[in-house]
Amino acid sequence: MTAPVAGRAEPHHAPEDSPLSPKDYAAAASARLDRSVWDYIAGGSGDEVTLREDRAAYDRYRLRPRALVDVSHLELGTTLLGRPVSVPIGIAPMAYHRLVHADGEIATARAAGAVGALTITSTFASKTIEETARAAPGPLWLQLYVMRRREVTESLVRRAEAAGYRALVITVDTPRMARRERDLRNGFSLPPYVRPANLDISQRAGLHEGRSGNSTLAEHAALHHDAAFTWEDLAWLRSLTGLPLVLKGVLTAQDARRAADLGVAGLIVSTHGGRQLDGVIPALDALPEVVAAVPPECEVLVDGGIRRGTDVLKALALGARAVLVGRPVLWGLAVDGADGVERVLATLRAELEEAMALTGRPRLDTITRDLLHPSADLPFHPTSNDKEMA
Ligand SMILES: Cc1cc2nc3c(=O)[nH]c(=O)nc-3n(C[C@H](O)[C@H](O)[C@H](O)COP(=O)(O)O)c2cc1C
Ligand SMILES: CC(C)CC(=O)C(=O)O
Repeated sequence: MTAPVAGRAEPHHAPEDSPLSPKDYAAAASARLDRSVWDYIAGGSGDEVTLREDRAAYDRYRLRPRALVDVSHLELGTTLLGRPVSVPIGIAPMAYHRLVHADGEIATARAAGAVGALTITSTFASKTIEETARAAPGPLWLQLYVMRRREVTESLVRRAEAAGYRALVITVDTPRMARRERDLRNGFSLPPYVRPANLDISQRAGLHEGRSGNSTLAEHAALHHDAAFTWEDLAWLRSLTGLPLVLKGVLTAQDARRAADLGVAGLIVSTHGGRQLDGVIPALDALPEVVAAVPPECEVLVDGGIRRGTDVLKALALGARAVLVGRPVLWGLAVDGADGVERVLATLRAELEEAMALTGRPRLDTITRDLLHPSADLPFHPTSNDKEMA
């Protein structure tokens, strides 16, 4: 275990000795973190309906294993936008990793590199684009919130290009930050040792002064995010860079088709982990219609609620090229720095291998939709839904 970061609360009780699953890491992290930091990470918006349903969507599918298949060799490697990765599991962009560990994004990226997984770094990273790139052998993409001051976004793009990032991920579900009542109740704001390392001083304005009774992060987003950014403005981003663009937060066939028509290279089907519009369709349920709407060269990823190797398998069976994992990464980081993140990712990989072996699917291209049986309480059959929406 690593030493706690400054300002972190003493554990309420001893963490479990050797966490095994992401769930164990959640318990150990919750024992170590300040309540307000835990709530910022764990929480969702509104009544947290989408937060719960993103997870529950996975439990509505049962698996149909095939027997007597040679599963003595399993292949988990694939490519993402033309770059090899060892696993179809990557790290979702999340703000401020230093909230839970002093090494922040450097530890996270290093752990992903050790597993051969993709890392997506947030605009609101608490370590710089450059230092994170130096730590990470694996592929890196940069997530962008488009800022009102376009020159700030442009400078992030230039820095990402120079540091060797391979794609830009534009988050499209956050023209403003949704109300998160846990943060409001806790009066959550960033502790002084956590800063958006990639923004200049003027872009940090508002981060530490709550005025309207909203969380300071939401106030900051209201001040700086460009809520007027539209499809037309994507052309501007396109013209800035040769890096492929990926849109994160697409949940409908209509938006997916429009993005593909504009030459977007990839989509991340996501509810932002239930942190933006509460009550939206769970990401897993939106996945089939998005996959059906775009040509095969547009790569579709999904995130939200993935906690087990069997969840990864289900997402791949519904057409995802890879999945992203959010909160479990921060739980691992909180408990044991880079080692904790590496173990969380390695556990998900081991569970995926086990699931592939036990369902008779030795390669990623053998993970197909016939692997899934919707359980009785599934509200609709996704196969018929995506035909309707496509
Ligand atoms: C603490 C936290 C911070 C996040 N920050 C960002 C962010 O800066 N940019 C972004 O696009 N998504 C952000 N997200 C959303 C994640 O990228 C991802 O969509 C979500 O966490 C996936 O769900 P999961 O946590 O259930 O795996 C954040 C999520 C969490 C939990
Ligand atoms: C600073 C925030 C905009 C980061 C975020 O996307 C989130 O907390 O979900």
